[in-house]
Amino acid sequence: MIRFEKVSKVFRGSSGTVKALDDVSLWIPEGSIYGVIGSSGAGKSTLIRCANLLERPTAGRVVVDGRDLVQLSPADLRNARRDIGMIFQYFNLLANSTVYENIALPLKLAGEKAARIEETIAPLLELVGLEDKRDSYPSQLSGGQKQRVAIARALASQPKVLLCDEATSALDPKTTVSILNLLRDINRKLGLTILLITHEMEVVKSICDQVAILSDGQVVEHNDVESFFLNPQTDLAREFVRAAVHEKPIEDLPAGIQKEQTEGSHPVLHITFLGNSTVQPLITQAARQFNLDFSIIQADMETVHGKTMGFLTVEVVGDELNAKSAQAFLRKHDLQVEVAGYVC
Ligand SMILES: Nc1ncnc2c1ncn2[C@@H]1O[C@H](COP(=O)(O)OP(=O)(O)OP(=O)(O)O)[C@@H](O)[C@H]1O
Repeated sequence: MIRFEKVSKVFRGSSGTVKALDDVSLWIPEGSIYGVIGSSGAGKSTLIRCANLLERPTAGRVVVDGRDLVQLSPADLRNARRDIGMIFQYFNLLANSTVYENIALPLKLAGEKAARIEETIAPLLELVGLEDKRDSYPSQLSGGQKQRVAIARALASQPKVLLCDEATSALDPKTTVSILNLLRDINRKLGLTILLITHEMEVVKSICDQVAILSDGQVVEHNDVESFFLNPQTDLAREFVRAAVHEKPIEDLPAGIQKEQTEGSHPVLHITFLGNSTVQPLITQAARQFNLDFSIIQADMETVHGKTMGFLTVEVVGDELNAKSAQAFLRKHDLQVEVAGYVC
């Protein structure tokens, strides 16, 4: 539905040039929720603003629903943008307009008649759960309610794509969950494709189907969310996953764990697995079969993309060769096993 093809964006200013996006290629499938994550300055805002040409790429193509936005005339671009809704971190509502008037704005601008506007907005107010707030002003609403108004406004022109620019970053955790549930609901009910940028892995974990990491304007990794959590490929992805599952990096674990193997040291393993029913028997079996002791250093269970995933860090005490065989045994049973370090 959205395709970034070799997109670059260079900002030129008095203090020099910044390459905010560097040859970014991504494909966001129709009907999916796609998250782009990255640290501050990675290029996330620039990327999402390129998806509706609020920012024009310096090079590359941005194809939305089959049309390369970069090539469109101003009139065709205005038309194409009706298919692309957008919501923002700070909601961007008109303070002097009611909830109804805010949602009606894109329809009014498109010249729709009052009766048609009413017909469109009534179900939208219901969808976002704000039927009783239609005559309230933004100042009378909570942050979550304001974001609901912004979502309804974005949906008023029945877009095919919704862009979410840090849409939950200004909200408390409980309100964040309710807005994420609403986005998931809309995605399912309307088949809307959602591209979101966020620095919160919580958002990726709970609603995204796929995820990409940006760093210094480049895509360093992209994958479906389960694989991303189970088997991150890059150090940066590992860092994001560890933070999301509250797994301490090896350097922050109790003293004595080191990166290098030394004479007589035992391996410390990070074990990641899907589901929770099989892991206990597998570890017990590995311990018995290879005559090892597994002692748990840290453990966490998380729901990722609706599935339970486990994250364990264990010390394996026993014969070195047996410890290697146990790792192979666990891998054979679909557990992700990585040697995190060694302890004496
Ligand atoms: N209009 C601009 N003019 C000059 N440089 C810009 C402009 N917009 C962004 N940049 C620079 O481009 C780089 C990427 O910025 P961008 O806002 O896309 O990152 P981000 O990942 O969204 O960061 P954050 O999470 O802090 O919002 C940064 O170095 C930023 O300073």
